[in-house]
Amino acid sequence: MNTVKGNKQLSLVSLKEKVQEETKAIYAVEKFNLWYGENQALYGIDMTIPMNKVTAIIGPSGCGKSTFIKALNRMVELVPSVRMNGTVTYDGENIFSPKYKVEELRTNTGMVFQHPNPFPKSIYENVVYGPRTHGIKKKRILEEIAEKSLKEAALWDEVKDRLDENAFGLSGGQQQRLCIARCLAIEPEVILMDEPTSALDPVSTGKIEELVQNLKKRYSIVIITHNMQQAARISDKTAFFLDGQVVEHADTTTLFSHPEDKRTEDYITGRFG
Ligand SMILES: Nc1ncnc2c1ncn2[C@@H]1O[C@H](COP(=O)(O)OP(=O)(O)OP(=O)(O)O)[C@@H](O)[C@H]1O
Repeated sequence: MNTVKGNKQLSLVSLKEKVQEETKAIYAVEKFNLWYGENQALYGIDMTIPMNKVTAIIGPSGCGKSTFIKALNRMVELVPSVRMNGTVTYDGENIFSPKYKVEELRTNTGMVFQHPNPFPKSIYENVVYGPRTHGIKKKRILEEIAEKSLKEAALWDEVKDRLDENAFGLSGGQQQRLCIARCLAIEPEVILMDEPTSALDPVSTGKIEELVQNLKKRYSIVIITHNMQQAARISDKTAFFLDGQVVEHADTTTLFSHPEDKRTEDYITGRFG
């Protein structure tokens, strides 16, 4: 084969692979319905979550945002009255199939909540908690994990000299980054964030937003936010939920500049919610 032609074909193949990789979905949700007892909270959700991108979930209070992301790691099943149907595939496997290993899913999906929730332990012990429970005992390895995770969570420089101090001595913003470090220490593929900055001041919020931008190089991120500017600033895709349904799911720039649905437009321009 002519080398130039061969190289060209090769580069076309690798370009195609790159595009496929870039658009690969980590989750595919199809016809997903969920009830709490008699009350239906999610209706026919069809949505894919792209890999290594930030997906923002927006919508008024009670529209099902938290329920949706808690379905993605099956945490929602902890509520005894929950019933569901439809499918949610993670990396091509149906997470609700009886033989699916929920422990594996939980290891692959870290979660960060609205209010920072460190354990009443030292900064170091918070970060190594997950790896320890996964059986890692060697001090050197645990120390390496702690340093790496705290660096990735952009907290290392602020805490490296006080790792043995109680985590409650950190500011709210630092505690939230510690919770992110704790989640990174288990090496997840996905990070689910439920309004992670709503309890934080603007400076801490800015730090978390910057962190999210950096983390998406290695992780797929789903973030619930009530802050439209935040969704517009940090996400690649945005889904607008209303009354348990996905009204619109599109590239963030498109959704905010040219919403297709009148309800999306009304919500993002502050007419309700
Ligand atoms: N544990 C539960 N038991 C019964 N109903 C619930 C439970 N959790 C949520 N719901 C109901 O499901 C619906 C969706 O709630 P969800 O918390 O998912 O909404 P949300 O969009 O995240 O709201 P917010 O923005 O206020 O956090 C609501 O009607 C809520 O009352």
